[in-house]
Amino acid sequence: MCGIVGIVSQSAVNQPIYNALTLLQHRGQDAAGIITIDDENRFRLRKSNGLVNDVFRQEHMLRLQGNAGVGHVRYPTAGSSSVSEAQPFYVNSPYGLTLVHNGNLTNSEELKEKLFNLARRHVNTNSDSEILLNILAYHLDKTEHPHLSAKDIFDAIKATHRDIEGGYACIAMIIGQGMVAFRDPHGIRPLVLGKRVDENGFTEYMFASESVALDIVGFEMVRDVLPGEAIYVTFDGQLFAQQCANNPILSPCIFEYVYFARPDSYIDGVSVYAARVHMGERLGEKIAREWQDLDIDVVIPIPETSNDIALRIAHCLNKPYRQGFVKNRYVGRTFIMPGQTQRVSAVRHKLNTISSEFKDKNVLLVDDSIVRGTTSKQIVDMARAAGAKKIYFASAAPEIRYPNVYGIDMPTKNELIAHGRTVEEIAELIGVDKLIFQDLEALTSAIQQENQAIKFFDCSVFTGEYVTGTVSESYLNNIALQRSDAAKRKREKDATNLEIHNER
Ligand SMILES: O=P(O)(O)OC[C@H]1O[C@H](OP(=O)(O)OP(=O)(O)O)[C@H](O)[C@@H]1O
Ligand SMILES: NC(=O)CC[C@H](N)C(=O)O
Ligand SMILES: [Mg+2]
Repeated sequence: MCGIVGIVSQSAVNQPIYNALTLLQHRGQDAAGIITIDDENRFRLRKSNGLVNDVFRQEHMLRLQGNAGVGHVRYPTAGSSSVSEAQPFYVNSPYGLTLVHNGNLTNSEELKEKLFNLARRHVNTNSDSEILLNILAYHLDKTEHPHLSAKDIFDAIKATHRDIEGGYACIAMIIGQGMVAFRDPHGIRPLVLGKRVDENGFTEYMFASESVALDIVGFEMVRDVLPGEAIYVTFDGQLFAQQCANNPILSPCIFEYVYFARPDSYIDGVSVYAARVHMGERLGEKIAREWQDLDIDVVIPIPETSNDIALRIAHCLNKPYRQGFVKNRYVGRTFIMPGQTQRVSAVRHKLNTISSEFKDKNVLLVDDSIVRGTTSKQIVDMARAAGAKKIYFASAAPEIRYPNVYGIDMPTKNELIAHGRTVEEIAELIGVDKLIFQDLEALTSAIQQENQAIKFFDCSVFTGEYVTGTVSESYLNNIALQRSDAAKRKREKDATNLEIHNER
């Protein structure tokens, strides 16, 4: 998952974009980038591997001049972690165009060919986002007048929707024209619009993956960008919005609510925090129903995403809630780290037990999800070492058995601990006495409780059904080969920085 942000203002945007990216850091820890347009209509770009804090030093911030800009934090789902594939990307023609993308395209190979055959456009990296940018450029190039109208922009986005498949929330910036944000026809990835009025009465606009970024930078939430919709803001502050897809159907990624988003964000009218509390309520009810005879002494969350869920479960079961694990605040999220070796060692560095909370107790450990089982296996060992008698485990998401192709790096079913296994087999593998998963219907209704208007979700990781309807078995086999942990290890070794000039 990546985080994206864009601001059109009358004053410098470097610091607000930087601040917003730090708020979106939980969506991508591999690389970060900002591009602005200075007062001579030149792009100013800084991107590199690392956390926001590490990528932008004072000299970079000083160079990122201008009143409009976009930013990105990356969690790769295509290509490698190489800095050459960090975002934003830009192309010189037409106009000077730059783009940031959250999501993943599922027809990149065909698009790459199309770009060459129809437009002699060369894509230099293995990033699907660079392809997306070139498709948009190709369609914008068809307009004949030097100044783009809102209609020209929307026509180009319509044509882009027709070409590309997959999940995408994007913000593009066109030199001399404006900024346009758009979301795929299913609204798989989130994107919100915010505004604020400056001291001269000028309305400034901001787009971001999550509303939390607006809050902190001082913009007020206006609304979500709708699935299939494009919102165009000119650099003199006029806003235009239009539906650009033929059959938009809101079907957001359910995993945003389970794990990805921050609890203080609102996505498609849903408070992520409230949705997680409802998940806890439903799972608590299931535990009370199905595990009547269990002797649970204490409920313990596996920090940090499951904290709100576990608290609610404890309340439902009328059992004490205890923070039995202490999180090292200097270690990031482990699930979105690029390799398994790194993920395994990070869990141990990240969490440590308070042994008095485990000693001689029957503990119910709660997590939002079990994906590869990296976290749960180690946590269970730690709980046993701290003296727990019996260990029960509850997951607020159902069994994750299928790959994700829309922006979460879960490309191979064989790396998923629940793939092809029963609950009992998973329990044995992670070493718990008993294991329980949320039912899918309970999970969807927990989210819908906050917004009944959402009728569908992308639940492909649980069901193997992909909302775009375009994901073939051969595509899945192909990404399994290209993006398995073993393949990635090899590629990362060979990953070359194609932008030597940008090394420092
Ligand atoms: O089964 P796994 O492959 O280990 O994946 C699932 C775990 O990874 C995530 O935690 P993460 O450490 O990324 O972030 P958090 O601190 O927000 O919970 C998630 O919350 C689970 O704890
Ligand atoms: N997680 C994402 O949104 C990834 C965006 C894009 N596919 C990349 O790999 O850079
Ligand atoms: Mg976690």
